Amino acid sequence: MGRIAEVAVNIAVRTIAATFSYLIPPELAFVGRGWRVRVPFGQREAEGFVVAVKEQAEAEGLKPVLSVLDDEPWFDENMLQTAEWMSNYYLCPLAEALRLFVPGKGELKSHIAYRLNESESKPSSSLSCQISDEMNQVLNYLRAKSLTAQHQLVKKFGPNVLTALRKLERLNLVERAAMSISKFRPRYEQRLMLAVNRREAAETLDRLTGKPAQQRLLTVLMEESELTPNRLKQYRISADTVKRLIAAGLVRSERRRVMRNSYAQLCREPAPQENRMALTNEQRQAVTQILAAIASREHKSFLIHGVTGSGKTQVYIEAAAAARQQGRQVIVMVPEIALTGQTVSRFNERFGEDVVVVHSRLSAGERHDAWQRIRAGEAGIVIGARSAVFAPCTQIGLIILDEEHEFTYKQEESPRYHTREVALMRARQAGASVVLGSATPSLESYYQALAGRHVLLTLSERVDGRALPAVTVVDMREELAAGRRGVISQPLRELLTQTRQEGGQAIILLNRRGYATFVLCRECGHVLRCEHCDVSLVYHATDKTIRCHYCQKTRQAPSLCPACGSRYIRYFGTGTQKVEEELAALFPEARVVRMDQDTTTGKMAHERILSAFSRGEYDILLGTQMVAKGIDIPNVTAVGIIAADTSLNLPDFRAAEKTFALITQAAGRAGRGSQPGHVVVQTYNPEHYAIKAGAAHDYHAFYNIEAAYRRQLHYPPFGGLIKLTVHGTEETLVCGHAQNLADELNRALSSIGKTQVVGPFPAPIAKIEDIFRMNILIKSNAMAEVKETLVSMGVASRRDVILDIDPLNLL
Ligand SMILES: Nc1ncnc2c1ncn2[C@@H]1O[C@H](COP(=O)(O)OP(=O)(O)OP(=O)(O)O)[C@@H](O)[C@H]1O
Ligand SMILES: [Zn+2]
Ligand SMILES: [Zn+2]
Repeated sequence: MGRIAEVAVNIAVRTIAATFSYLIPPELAFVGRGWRVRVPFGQREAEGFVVAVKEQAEAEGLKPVLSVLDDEPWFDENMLQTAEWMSNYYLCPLAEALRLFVPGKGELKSHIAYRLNESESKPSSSLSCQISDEMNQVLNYLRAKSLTAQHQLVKKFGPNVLTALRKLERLNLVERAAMSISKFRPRYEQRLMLAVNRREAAETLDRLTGKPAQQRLLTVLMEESELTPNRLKQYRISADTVKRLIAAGLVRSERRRVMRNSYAQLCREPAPQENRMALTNEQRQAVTQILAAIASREHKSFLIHGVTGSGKTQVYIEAAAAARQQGRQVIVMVPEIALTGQTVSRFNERFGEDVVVVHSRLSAGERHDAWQRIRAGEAGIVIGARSAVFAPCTQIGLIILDEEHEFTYKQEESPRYHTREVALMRARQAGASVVLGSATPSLESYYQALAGRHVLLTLSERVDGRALPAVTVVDMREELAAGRRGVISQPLRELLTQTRQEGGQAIILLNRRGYATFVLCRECGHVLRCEHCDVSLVYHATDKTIRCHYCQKTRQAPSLCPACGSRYIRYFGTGTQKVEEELAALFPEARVVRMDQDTTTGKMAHERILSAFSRGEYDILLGTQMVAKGIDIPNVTAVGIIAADTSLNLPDFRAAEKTFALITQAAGRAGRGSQPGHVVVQTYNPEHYAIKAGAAHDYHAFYNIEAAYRRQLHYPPFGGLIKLTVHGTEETLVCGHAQNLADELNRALSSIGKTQVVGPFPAPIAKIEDIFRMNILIKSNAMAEVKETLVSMGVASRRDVILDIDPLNLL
């Protein structure tokens, strides 16, 4: 009889449900479901997550669990069940899903290490003649050091040591062992405090006359109870003084674990009650319903459809406050931390230190501390992008998804989950509420709301009765017919002139997707393309380089055409640079700031640009998609959208939805203050329903047309979708495999519900970094059965097939 732990080992595996059995030794008898453990794995040691414990008669030959990584289980039932659901739903390995709930990629870094083989006695004389000098040195070193990592031996003896080690291993003189090191190093700080009680300290003070520094230290400690060493200077106390008092038994020093909180400086005291704004009627109605759900402690989900500037954030804040009052934790999801500084600071203003922000730029240590604070319940409100949905909260009461339509909520590498679905599942299991919010809800969420699966809450008006901006649609074909070839149309030019006269600010959005940024030879028509990826190269005027935006390879722009040698090679700068030049020519005195991939590479670059713009240091903010999002600047009265329709041409059934959301969101940045807003939309497709509905702020018109198309073609939300990408380095092999797979799928799935296999066809970007890609789509109304079949066919664990369940992009 033995107690056996079923462990999901935190290493890269493709097999979905794979767990491994380990014996639980008596000293770890307390280990159960949810513990993080260290286990032997092959030649190494690895981190593992215990998902089950059972009694088993047959325990012969099982390796033991080595140790535990925490002093209590890391995962609670809610986290475990959410991960199990993800593994089933997205067909990803369980360990891969569980890993999302732990800070960093994992706690342990495993090394190969060596030690003396103690069971062998002294080398016999026959052996010793086989031992070289170098081998002897290694043996002596290991005798002194015991277990030593291989890389340390290499550092000490040079790379030849590997041969010596191999020989020693063959002679049974050393043995190979795994050595694992916890990657995380906690930070400690020293604290000084009294070692005696205050009365005794006070009595001692008199005896220390003539030793003013010692008196000072005692006095400070009597007043403040604790002192960090870096404050000693302030009181002119030397390290010697401290030593003396410690030796005298009057002061002691303690090492204390310090938590890193990089946003601490941003956190302010919560705003006083009287400064809070009165809610509008619609806001109050929304809040009332959400509060009732939170109070009931039963899972319920809400979709707030609130026009731009209707004050959704205030609703989130009131809901969060209610959950906190119950002592429950709140997760607030934002599409991108860098672009949502304003949301973060509003939560900080209200909740102060209770807020912890998680984002990808946290250092490993900061992230670790953040997650420890959350786990320990020291932080009640977690704000972050995708990964925040996995915050190890043990008391979840509410999950909020702001801008729920954003595509960034879908993880584009394995596991390819959608944050919204994970949030809904996690909340359901925790009896928590979910609030989704957007001015342009995703088709999926709105459909679910109409079907009664989310409660629909509508904020139909902007706060303070402000009007939505007036939108002018400009047909660029007419501009051309009128002989105007510039990027900036006549109406946009007039709007900018007027805005400048009135002292307002403007935002100009260039919809860059598909925009001409390539390099073309005017002599032979040759276009420079990346040799490794099937895309054209992009010219960057700032440093005169050409760059592949997929593999990031960069080189100097050639001055001669590589195809025909002509000098007439023409560079189209990245779209925004071109617009910038035109703005400079039209409005030489305007202060323009550009925000795009080129200008936002540095840390905090977004925040810097946005806050400078909101302080009025610039007149015009020009940029790509990122200027359309969530910005709330009262002085912005004009918005120009250039090339509004380029995203309509993407080979993707969601192109119209993307375009509609982009126009509505960008237009929504105008007129949020006391002055009304004006918007110019430039397009070659003024009749397209996405453009017309976007210009009219008419979500329902858009939804109705779009939903009808999707229903007809069985696209989501009216049917399930799976994308399979077959990839490899040999084009012909990839094609062959893809065709075979499609044939197999057709045979296996034909009898399941209404299921259709489409393809294979080359992915719209058929090659990335020399890897060829072919796509197959499965449309079905019986997804659960389709997935079961994919698992039993072994497709889910194939290394050359990427499975994307509910894909958001078909590229
Ligand atoms: N009840 C209220 N009274 C006065 N002002 C309010 C009220 N609620 C919100 N506001 C203000 O209205 C502005 C817009 O609010 P918020 O940014 O939350 O809108 P939103 O609905 O998230 O818009 P978007 O979807 O465009 O980002 C903010 O400046 C906010 O401070
Ligand atoms: Zn040429
Ligand atoms: Zn490339």
